[in-house]
Amino acid sequence: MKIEKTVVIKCGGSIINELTSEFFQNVKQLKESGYKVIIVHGGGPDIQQTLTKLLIETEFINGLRKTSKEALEVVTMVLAGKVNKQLVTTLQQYDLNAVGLSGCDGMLLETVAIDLDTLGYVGEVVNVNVQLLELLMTSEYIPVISSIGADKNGNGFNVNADLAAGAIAQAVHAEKLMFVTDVRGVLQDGQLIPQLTKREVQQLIVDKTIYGGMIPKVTAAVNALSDTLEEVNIISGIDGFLDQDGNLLGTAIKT
Ligand SMILES: Nc1ncnc2c1ncn2[C@@H]1O[C@H](COP(=O)(O)OP(=O)(O)O)[C@@H](O)[C@H]1O
Ligand SMILES: CC(=O)N[C@@H](CCC(=O)OP(=O)(O)O)C(=O)O
Repeated sequence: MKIEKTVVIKCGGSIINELTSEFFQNVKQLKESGYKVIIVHGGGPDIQQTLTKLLIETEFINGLRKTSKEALEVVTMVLAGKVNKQLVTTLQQYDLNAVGLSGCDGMLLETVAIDLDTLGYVGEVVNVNVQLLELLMTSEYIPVISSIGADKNGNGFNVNADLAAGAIAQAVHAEKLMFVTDVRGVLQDGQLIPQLTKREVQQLIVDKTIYGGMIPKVTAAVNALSDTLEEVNIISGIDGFLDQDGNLLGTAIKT
């Protein structure tokens, strides 16, 4: 039976160089059970390493990297080059057909500046070229998307990968959206919280249980919830993300 539903998997930079074979086997399992798969990736630590080598300083404002023209060149080089190609070749090693794309290709992620004065070339996605993704997925390819975008005036933008994944999941009416990261899910005092509502997420941000890089993840999760996307999952890239019955591990965020 062909399910033909779409799952968006966001791989965080925190874990992208350490994804285990369990992770790739689980992706294969989803594909074989009839899901169309889209992978979106970040690469924060890799970007930071290259910026540091090149002596380019950046700062984070509300979890977003303020991005000068010079920094944008590095972000583009690292995300659309190194990280994207590494992930594509690894997927192919596991017999998963993958095509690497950046948000600039085919105007996949049309983006506008959030606030040029405060954040520089940091963008938010205003349109997703769903047709291009469908074209690849109907031919059984997994699109692997790096989180940079473009506007129609020839400007490129740095897009937070969690927010890019959320926008893509909304645009394709995904049935599943998973944030793969370096922790088992949302933790409180070291314990995994298996389920969270929108309201509980807000409370955990206020009391600072959720902080830093987890904030854009849960924000993108809450914003992406819809009639077709009833839960969003935050999971680890280390142990695989499906249990023996094919259920998702980690934290499930629901309305
Ligand atoms: N309540 C929380 N539970 C788990 N991790 C949290 C929480 N609050 C903040 N974090 C931090 O969020 C990090 C994941 O975000 P980030 O480093 O941006 O990952 P990625 O590169 O995968 O997007 C964790 O490693 C942890 O340090
Ligand atoms: C605007 C902004 O902050 N962009 C991010 C893009 C990469 C990213 O989001 O990577 P992770 O998934 O590893 O966090 C950055 O420059 O680090």
